[in-house]
Amino acid sequence: MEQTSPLKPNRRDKTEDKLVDTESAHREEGPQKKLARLGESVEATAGAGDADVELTLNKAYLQKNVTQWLQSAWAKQVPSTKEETTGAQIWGEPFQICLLPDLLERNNPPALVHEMINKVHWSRKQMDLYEFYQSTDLSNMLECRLLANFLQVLRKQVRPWLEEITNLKLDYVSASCSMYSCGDYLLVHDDLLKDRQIAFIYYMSPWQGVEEWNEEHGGCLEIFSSDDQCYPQFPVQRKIAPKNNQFAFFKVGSRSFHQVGEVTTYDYPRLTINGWFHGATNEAFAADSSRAFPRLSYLQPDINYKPKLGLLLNDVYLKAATRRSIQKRIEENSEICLYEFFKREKFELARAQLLNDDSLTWRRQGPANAHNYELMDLSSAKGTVQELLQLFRSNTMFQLLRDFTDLDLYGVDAITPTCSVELQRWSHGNYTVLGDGLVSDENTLDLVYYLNAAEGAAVITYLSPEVEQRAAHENGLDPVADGDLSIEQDEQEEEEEECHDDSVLLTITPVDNALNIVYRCEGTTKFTKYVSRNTPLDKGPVFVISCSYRE
Ligand SMILES: O=C(O)CCC(=O)C(=O)O
Ligand SMILES: [Fe+2]
Repeated sequence: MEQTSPLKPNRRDKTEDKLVDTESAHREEGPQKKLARLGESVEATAGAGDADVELTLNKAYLQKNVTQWLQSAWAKQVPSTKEETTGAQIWGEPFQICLLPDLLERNNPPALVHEMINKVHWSRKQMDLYEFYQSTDLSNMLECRLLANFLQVLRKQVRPWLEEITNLKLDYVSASCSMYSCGDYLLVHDDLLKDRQIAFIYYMSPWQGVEEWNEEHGGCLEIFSSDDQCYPQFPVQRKIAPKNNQFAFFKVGSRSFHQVGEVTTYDYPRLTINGWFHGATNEAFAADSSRAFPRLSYLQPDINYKPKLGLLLNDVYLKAATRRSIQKRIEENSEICLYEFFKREKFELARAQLLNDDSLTWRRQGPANAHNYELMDLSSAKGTVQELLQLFRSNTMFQLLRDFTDLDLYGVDAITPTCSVELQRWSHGNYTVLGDGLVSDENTLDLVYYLNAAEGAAVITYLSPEVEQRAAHENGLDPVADGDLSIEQDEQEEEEEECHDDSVLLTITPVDNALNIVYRCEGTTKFTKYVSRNTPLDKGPVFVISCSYRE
């Protein structure tokens, strides 16, 4: 097939628009409206509206013996230890993290939250890795007196104090406010970026009776352990629930994998001030950039299995005229969706089997920073499910796809045609993120076939190559650095928005018994969006047969 242009954006839907239009959609209404009620409740708290509230560090932390205790405990790297006067805690596993309850003097959080609700301009952050609201860097918030004050506390008091405790040289701090509403999350990442040395999070939840969050609220900081190659592993090792006025910090490194679990309460937003203390360029940073995700394995076509297409496919797709028009359409658009691809009864049998047959075996697919969904062990397949999977691997399928696309997948010109076939099971909390494993290093023909489809679950987005550039400053979600650097960052952010704008090539919307065919050029990447608990899955999980073919 003569085709050099990458996919064209020809099917735009709601999800895609949301992804592209990260800022504008939320600017008008913003979360402020919803928050007004909560704003009033904190205003009523003593001192919240008070013009002369001054933020101060809890004096207990500045006592010499407490600082020394923390310093020696941090150096020892013991599994767990607690300082009795302040309640400060250090966990050693799976990586060192320190929790400091009551960081500021008593009445500070309500006043801060009041300012966050009433004055901060929030922009919606939406990508493969996250969905939440973020502010600009605190150094750009001159109109927010208390947040500016908080930044001064971080710069003047916390920074030198953390230098003493951690024995690291910390040159400057960057910080912004984050707000997660119901359904928001931040998936597994390590925070590794250039000169970040210490990551910190300051939690605010000044709501009466909900100062500390529980399981039902979601939104925990979740910590992962990692294997010998520094890939984060399921299950989550430790959960740290948001707690009012608590400060958490950890050293950024090649094993500092963490995430923010999805917020599941509609009642309160998850509010934090978070960021990094920066110093020397992190040694692990260079190593990290060469750490690739595992790749799919490709197999040769199965020449022994000879399925009868007439028994499986909708008759319309067997006709020569249909094949010709499919080929024309793929040449023009690089993609097509073939509705009612299999005979309805075959589809129904396969779906029922996938939902009810307990003898099919599934395993979770990691590493956690790349993907989280279940894969069927193909050797456990039987009946109609097996029939469909064998079809996708068969030489007959390669021939059909040659007819659909004119690619050299079959016949004398097909030198080394190969394919990979997966059967995936998608439930709440599942995702894939952008990364090496899903960037094609050659032109590829992708097939995506849904069973038990549900709106908004297992939605696949294809992006053009330039989006990969985001990795440098995005993994970081770097809102900005300190002082002068903030101007440069603003420019960067604008570029990013522009880049997102034309980087979405295609969004595949799940439809039962529809076969999506996508021809993607080298460098094109894709991800399957996180399935939030707000997505109804009443009929059970969504199944996806995902295949890739190469000439
Ligand atoms: O809010 C948290 O608990 C963690 C936030 C985080 O990991 C980040 O923003 O990089
Ligand atoms: Fe982080």
